[in-house]
Amino acid sequence: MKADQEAPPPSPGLEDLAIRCREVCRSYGKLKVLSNLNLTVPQGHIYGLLGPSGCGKTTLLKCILGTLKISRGHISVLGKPPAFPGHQVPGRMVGYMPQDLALYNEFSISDTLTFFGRIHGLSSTDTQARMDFLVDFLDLPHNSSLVGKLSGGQKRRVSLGAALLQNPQLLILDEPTVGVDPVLRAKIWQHLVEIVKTGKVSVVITTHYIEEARQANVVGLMRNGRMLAEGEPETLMKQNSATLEKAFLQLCETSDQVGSKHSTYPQGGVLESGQSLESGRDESLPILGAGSGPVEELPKYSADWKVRVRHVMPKWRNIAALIIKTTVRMKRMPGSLFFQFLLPVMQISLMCLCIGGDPKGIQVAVVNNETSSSSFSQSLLSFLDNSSVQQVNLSHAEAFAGAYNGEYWAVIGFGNNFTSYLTKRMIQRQVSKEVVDGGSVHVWLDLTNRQIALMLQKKIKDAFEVHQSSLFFFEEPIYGSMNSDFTTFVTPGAVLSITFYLAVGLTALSFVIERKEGLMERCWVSGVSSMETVLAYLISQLIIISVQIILLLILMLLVFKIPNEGNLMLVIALIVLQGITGTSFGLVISSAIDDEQNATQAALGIFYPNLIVSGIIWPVECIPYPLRYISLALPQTYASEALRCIMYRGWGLSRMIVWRGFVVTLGWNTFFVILAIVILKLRM
Ligand SMILES: Nc1ncnc2c1ncn2[C@@H]1O[C@H](COP(=O)(O)OP(=O)(O)OP(=O)(O)O)[C@@H](O)[C@H]1O
Repeated sequence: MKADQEAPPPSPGLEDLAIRCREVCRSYGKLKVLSNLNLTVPQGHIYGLLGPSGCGKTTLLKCILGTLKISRGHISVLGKPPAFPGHQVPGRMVGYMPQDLALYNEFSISDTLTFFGRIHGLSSTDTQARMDFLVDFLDLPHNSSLVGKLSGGQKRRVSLGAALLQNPQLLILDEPTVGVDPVLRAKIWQHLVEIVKTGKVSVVITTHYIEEARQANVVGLMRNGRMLAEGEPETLMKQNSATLEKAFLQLCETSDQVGSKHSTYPQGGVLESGQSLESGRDESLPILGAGSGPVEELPKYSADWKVRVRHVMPKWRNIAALIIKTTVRMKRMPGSLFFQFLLPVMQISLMCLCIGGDPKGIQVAVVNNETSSSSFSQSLLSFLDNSSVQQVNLSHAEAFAGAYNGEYWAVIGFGNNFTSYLTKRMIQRQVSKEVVDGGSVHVWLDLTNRQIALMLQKKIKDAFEVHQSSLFFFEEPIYGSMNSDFTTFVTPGAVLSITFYLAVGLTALSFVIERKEGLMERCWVSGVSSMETVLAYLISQLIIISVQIILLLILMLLVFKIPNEGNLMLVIALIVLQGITGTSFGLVISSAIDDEQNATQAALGIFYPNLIVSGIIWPVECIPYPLRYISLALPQTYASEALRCIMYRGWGLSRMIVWRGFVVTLGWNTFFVILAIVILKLRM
């Protein structure tokens, strides 16, 4: 007997329905997963959603919960569309057990339930009472046991406990009985049957154990994104077979026959929407069951502006719950925390030790043809800095052979009349070319290493100037010190980039993992918004970054004696802001990218170009023009300059260079935070 020949049962009013889906469509790219799907869950019923793997059950549940947007159709859950302002779906009214475990492994059972209790606004007494009941009912180990150390079945039971915690009006359970022993499975079903008896709780449950769904009040059989049949299990079995499984198989066959007729339908005779293949049957209607009923007028939903504003505003309760969660997790992972605190300290130590210092023990060959020990050449050579330059006296041939073999970085040569010619050059105004040549120090450099060559040039000139009073007298510097080296230049920028990129990497990685493991989705379903997630993350990172910076500054200022002439609070504020900007950027990457490998690649891919172009290792003034404009727009260029001016010139916020560094950092931070929230919202 065909369903469309039967008079449809009277359609229940919207207030009597827990869920109503009409003509729901949803695709992933080109893959159409839900196609004109109708589903009706009356209040106080258990709805068993059955169907083969990949038919779209989880997708449908996510659409019902509002974590996935539908492309067409209409869904109402407990009287309003999901995610409607002021409606607690997602939120406290719905308990969701996802297919993946979606539990924090570092949490104990008690931490897990307390966390969800906080988000749902339960008092600690209520949470404790529910916890005691659930631990006993679900036969869980002691509530101090760590989730990560539980067996697969125990973890699923904890996950179910988290869904049941706040006594929600609607329970959505995606395969809760997988890996659960038959005794406990029966107990879970018995509990579900009991809680729906009150008429105030409704349950949607998916299961692969088709026969257990006989205990449901209504069963929906899905296939290929469509509802094949919907009705009481007995009705479905009576009309088809003795078991629900056989009934399902038979319905699949019927559907295949209809489908094959559809595929052989003449090309010219395309079916109008809602027209049957042979007998006028509407494809969106189930083969059996109530279906959508007569065309209903959709109610108009509107919310007061105050409710809308309240809906958008972040709730401190949720932010606090998320921060406590991060703190508990960090406490349980001391190794990772230690690494996070120590890594910047190690990086800056290595940088101060290895970058910017003068080369030491550089061997140079000296060919001195003057023999007298009182010659100018001897006294000049005695002024050469011995710690940097090691002199080896050789003959002309040996010196050049050694230099060509790479043993010496330079050859320094003095002619045999060097002293007398040099004296002539100093006394007489005009001298011959021979005198100039003989009275000069001849230096042949290996210029393959520019830093070493530049150092040698400087040391030789310095020795001459010490010996022969210089024409120039360099007064006390206006800013900085005579001893400042490359380390002094590079440190402020390096500190900013280390803080920034550490925050980017760690944020991107942990955020992506939380998303991938379904933890974030579970929090969303519990009523946590994207903005709350981002804000909580930024606040938690602020604590880590502050500790990192205190350690960094102690090391930099006290151990490596990097000078600081400016206000230490300004220095700290700018570095903290850069760390927070890095966190926000990490959030952007992880909101847009789904797996940790791609997120790490993105973070690494941006690291080097940014480091090079931001004027951190080499002055911006050396960057060619079109690139310099890009450099100035980057988050660390003005900030590094500002930090150098605070630390080395002692400037404050009254100087444009300093406040510009803060403004640019804040601007980037705001942009990244907004972008992360928008991407997270769009990708839900
Ligand atoms: N994020 C995604 N991107 C692209 N395709 C997806 C995504 N999630 C699911 N799909 C595809 O959508 C289809 C339906 O998946 P869904 O998880 O809803 O099925 P299901 O009925 O719940 O399966 P199972 O019983 O095995 O959990 C599958 O073909 C799946 O490959």
